[in-house]
Amino acid sequence: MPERPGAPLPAPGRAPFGARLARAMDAHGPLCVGIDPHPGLLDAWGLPRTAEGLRRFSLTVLEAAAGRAAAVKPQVALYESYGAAGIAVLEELLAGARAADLLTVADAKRGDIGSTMEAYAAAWLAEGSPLAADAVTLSPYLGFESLRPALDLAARTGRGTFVLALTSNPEGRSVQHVGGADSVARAVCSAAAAENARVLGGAEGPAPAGAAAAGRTGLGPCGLVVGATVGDALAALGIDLAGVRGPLLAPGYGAQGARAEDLPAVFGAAAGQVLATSSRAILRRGPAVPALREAVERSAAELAAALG
Ligand SMILES: O=C(O)c1cc(=O)[nH]c(=O)n1[C@@H]1O[C@H](COP(=O)(O)O)[C@@H](O)[C@H]1O
Repeated sequence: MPERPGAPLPAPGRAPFGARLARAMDAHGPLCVGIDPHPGLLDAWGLPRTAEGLRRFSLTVLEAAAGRAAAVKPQVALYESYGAAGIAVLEELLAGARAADLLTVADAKRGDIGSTMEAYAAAWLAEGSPLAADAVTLSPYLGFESLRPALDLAARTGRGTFVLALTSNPEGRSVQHVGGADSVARAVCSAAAAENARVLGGAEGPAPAGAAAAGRTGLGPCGLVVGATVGDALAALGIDLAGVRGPLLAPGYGAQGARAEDLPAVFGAAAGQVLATSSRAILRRGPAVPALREAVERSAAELAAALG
């Protein structure tokens, strides 16, 4: 059978990211536990601000999240700040999550000109890279197509990407919402929709308005980051996230103020695609594993109740 032009080859031996994420969300609820070892949290846990403190923090969160959350999301900058020793801890964490059957999202927010992007893609998504995660966060502000090496490698290896679209921080509006009906955010969402259509097959571009919710079935590898704090921005900017047919990583739930019960109104027909991520609100419950587990379970349960 002839291949669709430009269609990536299926990954040998690994189911597509969309299917793996849907299975994990169905099993554990739509919660991603953010692993953000802020120096202040290390202090609060009675751990030294060293690579060994970072390691004990990371492995404790992993122990609490395993079997109770769909994914974990280490914040890469908080490992990089310890240099090579911090990166070694991140590698150990990623390997431990793989062994515990927890999906990993490397929160690296990478984005660069295409030739350099190839190296970022190889670091975070290539088979055999010590830093390979199941998905990586990407910044599209050098142009969505500059992300092509990562988009292609993710699709080819059964991995995923989460591209910043509407971020959870208040400053994001000053770039992302500019242009009204032709906003930057809407262009990013349309490009992700086209990418998933290309990989999955089917019509290019977003589904027509009023299309049935994509839910968790048949999601493509190109996800988006859409903050749980964006209020009515999706409607105001005319963005149809269900038509993107990709997973939606939603930070802002927890420490930034968004509540589980707010999410259905923010995401509407795309609620089934949402993977909410929470870091500090859970991590502040440590260092005792039972208390962390209880926080993870409570968050996962309230998100499952709100989002289905
Ligand atoms: O890409 C992200 O993960 C991200 C995007 C965004 O729009 N807002 C946002 O807060 N994040 C990350 O999500 C985490 C949120 O942490 P908490 O506010 O402690 O739950 C941090 O690691 C942020 O870097």
